[in-house]
Amino acid sequence: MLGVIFEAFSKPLWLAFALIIIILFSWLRALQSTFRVKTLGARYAPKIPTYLPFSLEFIYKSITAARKQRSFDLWHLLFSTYGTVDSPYTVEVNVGSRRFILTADHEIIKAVLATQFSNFGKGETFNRQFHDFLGDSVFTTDGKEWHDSRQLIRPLFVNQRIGDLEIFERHAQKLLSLISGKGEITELQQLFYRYTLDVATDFMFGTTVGSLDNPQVKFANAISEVQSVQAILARSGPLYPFIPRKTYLKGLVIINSLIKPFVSRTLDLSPDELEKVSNTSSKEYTLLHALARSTRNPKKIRDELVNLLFAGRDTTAATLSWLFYELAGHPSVVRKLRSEIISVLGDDCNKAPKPEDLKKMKYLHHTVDETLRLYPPVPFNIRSALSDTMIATPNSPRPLYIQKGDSVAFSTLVLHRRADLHPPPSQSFAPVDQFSPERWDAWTPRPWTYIPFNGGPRICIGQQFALREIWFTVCRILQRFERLERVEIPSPGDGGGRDERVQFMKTEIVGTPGRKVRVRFWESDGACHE
Ligand code: HEM
Repeated sequence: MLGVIFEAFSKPLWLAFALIIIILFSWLRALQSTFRVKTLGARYAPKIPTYLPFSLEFIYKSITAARKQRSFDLWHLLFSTYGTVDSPYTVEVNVGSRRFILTADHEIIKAVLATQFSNFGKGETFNRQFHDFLGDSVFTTDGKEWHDSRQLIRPLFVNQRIGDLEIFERHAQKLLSLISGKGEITELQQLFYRYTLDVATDFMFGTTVGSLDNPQVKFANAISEVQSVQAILARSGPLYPFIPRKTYLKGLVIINSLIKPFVSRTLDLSPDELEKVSNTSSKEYTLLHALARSTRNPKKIRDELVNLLFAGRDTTAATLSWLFYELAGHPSVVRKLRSEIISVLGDDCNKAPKPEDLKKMKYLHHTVDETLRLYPPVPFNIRSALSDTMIATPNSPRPLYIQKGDSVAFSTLVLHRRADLHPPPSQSFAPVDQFSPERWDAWTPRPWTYIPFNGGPRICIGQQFALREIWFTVCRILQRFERLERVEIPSPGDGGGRDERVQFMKTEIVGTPGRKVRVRFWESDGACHE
């Protein structure tokens, strides 16, 4: 009987039928939601109007902005056009049956990440969209699976391990040898990506891929390509199946080939070897040991390794790149940093800083904080509502209603640059879009208005490791070089129509400088030479 019905309809008729069902489903869901909002005395966020089915014009705008690296501008435009007094930094749009809430409101972000944590998660869609790249691991899972992954990697980040700065010194010396100190141009961004890859593999796997010696160009290009397509996939809504992904899949093959030897090494660890390194604070204990103890599944091992490598490499390299981009344009900041470093360590640049030395360098901390404020390495993020929930905000008497399945996209980049959350510009407080470590001298951001590492139970587990790596690296570089100068060469065609000399943030998954970071360095008079 069913067979007869199936045959009676042609393919286009089935498609039309499916479309009607989807539209009906969206309509019923919206009706149910409106009813709930009314009975609960809650509210929606201001709506971004759309007219085409599935809000195709919004998807198009969003993908185009992502491709041209103008997502920040688009978000600003959406808030300034559709935001209201009640809800200046939260708006929403329906894409098919899915509702997206876009926010840069710290109260809403706080609820999503911390105070109402259990009501939100990465969700099934996020897991599905990122699955080929990041699999099932700490970044992409929720609930018990996420909790187990986090517990598994936690021992890597105990104080004893991240307090050991020897790893940084080993690779920083190599990095320094690749920077010419006689005023020639060094392209820093690719050096930092190689440096942080070597540090990350050494720290996590107990052995380095040595990319400073031998540039892993194929791997670097592969990860950039995968990220680039991944960012489009994440914004594609119902167009997801139609996004071309040939280069993405090719990139994944290259990433997997870099990871494969580490997966084999994990599986080869014998019970004896594991027994010998059972103390998690031992120097020899690595992520490979932690994984070998918990699973024999090569896919699970691959997923956790790729995640940590990705988390540990790109965010830190992007921060170092932005920091030196700014230092190279701010000689007074370089002078102040150097005088702080010399006051703590003396002028012997063979002397590597210890954790207690780094702790004393307040201006260095402020410089890094300012870089992470202006250029948060995770500029956009998303969570999915796991149950119906309401979030109260001070601007409105009625709470915002969020239905199970709705997505909340939030932007740390927009949040960090909101003028209304900062003191007004003055002698001691530069406008929010300017780089000024001095603003931190007498200012502490209000809770949840500065969150480069997020917050709540899923706060970045590598935060302390990353900060030490960045402080250490800046310190080592400025011990040797006293003068830096930014070099901006026109780079046609890569800036979404921007002035070819202007640097910009490429906001894919990690927010990194969109153009090369070219800097001339001059060694200090008493600089050490190998
Ligand atoms: C400046 C450097 C870094 C920044 C700004 C940063 C920022 C972040 C942010 C915003 C998240 C939350 C992502 C989300 O929930 O969607 C995160 C998560 C994470 N980060 Fe970092 N990160 C940095 C460096 C590192 C390093 C060096 C490592 C490891 C070596 C690391 C490991 C992780 C892990 C494992 C998570 C997932 C935590 C979880 O979901 O429970 N991060 N990071």
